[in-house]
Amino acid sequence: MKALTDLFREWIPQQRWFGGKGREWADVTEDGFFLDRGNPVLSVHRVRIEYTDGGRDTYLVPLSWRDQQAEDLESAFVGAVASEGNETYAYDAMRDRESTAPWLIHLAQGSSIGPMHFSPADEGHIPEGLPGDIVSTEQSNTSLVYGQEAILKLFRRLEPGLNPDVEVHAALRRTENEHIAPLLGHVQIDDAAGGEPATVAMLQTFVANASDGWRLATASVRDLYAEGDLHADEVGGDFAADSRRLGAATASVHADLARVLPTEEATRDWFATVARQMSERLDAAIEIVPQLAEHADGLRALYAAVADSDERVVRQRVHGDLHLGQVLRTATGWIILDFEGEPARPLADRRELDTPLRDVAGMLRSFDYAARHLLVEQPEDTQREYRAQEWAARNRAAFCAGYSEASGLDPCGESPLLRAFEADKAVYECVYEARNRPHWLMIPLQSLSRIADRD
Ligand SMILES: Nc1ncnc2c1ncn2[C@@H]1O[C@H](COP(=O)(O)OP(=O)(O)O)[C@@H](O)[C@H]1O
Ligand SMILES: O=P(O)(O)O[C@H]1O[C@H](CO)[C@@H](O[C@H]2O[C@H](CO)[C@@H](O)[C@H](O)[C@H]2O)[C@H](O)[C@H]1O
Repeated sequence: MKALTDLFREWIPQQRWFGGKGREWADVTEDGFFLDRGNPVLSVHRVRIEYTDGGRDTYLVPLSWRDQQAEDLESAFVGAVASEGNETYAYDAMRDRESTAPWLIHLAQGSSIGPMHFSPADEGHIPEGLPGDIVSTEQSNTSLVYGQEAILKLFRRLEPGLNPDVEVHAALRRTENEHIAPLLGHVQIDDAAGGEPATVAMLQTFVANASDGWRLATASVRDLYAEGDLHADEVGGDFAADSRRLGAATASVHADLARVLPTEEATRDWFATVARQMSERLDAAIEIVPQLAEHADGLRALYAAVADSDERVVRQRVHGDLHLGQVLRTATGWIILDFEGEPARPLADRRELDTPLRDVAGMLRSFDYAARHLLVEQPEDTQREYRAQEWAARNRAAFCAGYSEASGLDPCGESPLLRAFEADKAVYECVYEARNRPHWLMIPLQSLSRIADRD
């Protein structure tokens, strides 16, 4: 019979949320505690992995336990373990509906169980008693939707400190901002990563009957491609009015973030540091995506212009990874989700003050992506390439116009900082695509030809 750590060695590397794929494990230890002793029993494990490359990670794994194998949970089966002379069967508790209620019950009660502390928000209804259904688009985290009322996001990899998603949502809760999904509570665990507490989960109001921006924007692009004779402003699926409202929603969230969280005028040193960081990120990215080398000179010149810039910029908390997949459109307007920042960056970096231009650049990149993703199948189609540029230009301009109307600031002028942020995001995307969707790598690479090699 296997020990629990042996099961984790086999099971964890196959999970979508495991970020250490391809790295060899030198050692693994775990400690667990019971979150619920009902039937099934629910336990939570901090799994500490040491890699042969010297790195280490701690992951959170909730398990549900049954005396007999459950046929309907086959895909959630983790393995069998000996317990007091019998076999017990461990399942991925996030996929075992009967084990999902305790999270909300403990949040509603504000419980502390072992090292885990549940904190309800001051306002809002926690629908305790309902079971949760796993969200199928699971990526680096695992989310459960409770009856279309609330969504619990479990942060799998534990990092010391308060997760920015919780921090930012808690701060925005103090405003009347209508473009976020209200925070209902969060969960922390002691001694998780490097001895410090870490955020384990966040509960938010579920935005029902909404469509995500990526799906809506790409439907609009498909309409344009299907109608050879009509231009972007003439087709039924024109997206520009939505882009404009999205710009206004982004400006409104930025304004409220600046109101309730610290701000600071950017110093000359900050410009120099940002330029250096972008150059370092480029150097590291070239190691992974050698095709980036041909744009290196153009990009370094752009980053040098940032280092010398005398723009006046106020730094504040921002979203950090804004793209069309992070926004939902309801019957009444846009909701912005997921203030975690770029998942690949350390948590401390993601909490630093930045400029709203970082988010504007992220969304401008996303319009480019939406316009160009169909070209991946037909890279030589020059007519479509032209239409893609037209769609991207129209929606980028509409987003910027909506942002300026709402804020009185034009975020999309001739700022080298904005262009550099777009380039930096495209460099990040090259690495992301090389690792996750290599056939999409051409999208950010082609954009870089335009951004880096322009004048
Ligand atoms: N408050 C919410 N209401 C409705 N859907 C949501 C909400 N929060 C997240 N989602 C959906 O859940 C999925 C994952 O959410 P996200 O926070 O982006 O997680 P990840 O960090 O894993 O990408 C997305 O498809 C998103 O549309
Ligand atoms: O949503 P996540 O926080 O997981 O963000 C990561 O994955 C995104 C892909 O889903 C990635 O975004 C890139 O692809 C999008 C289309 O799928 C596009 O709209 C974005 O502009 C592009 O950056 C994101 O960068 C990554 O952090």
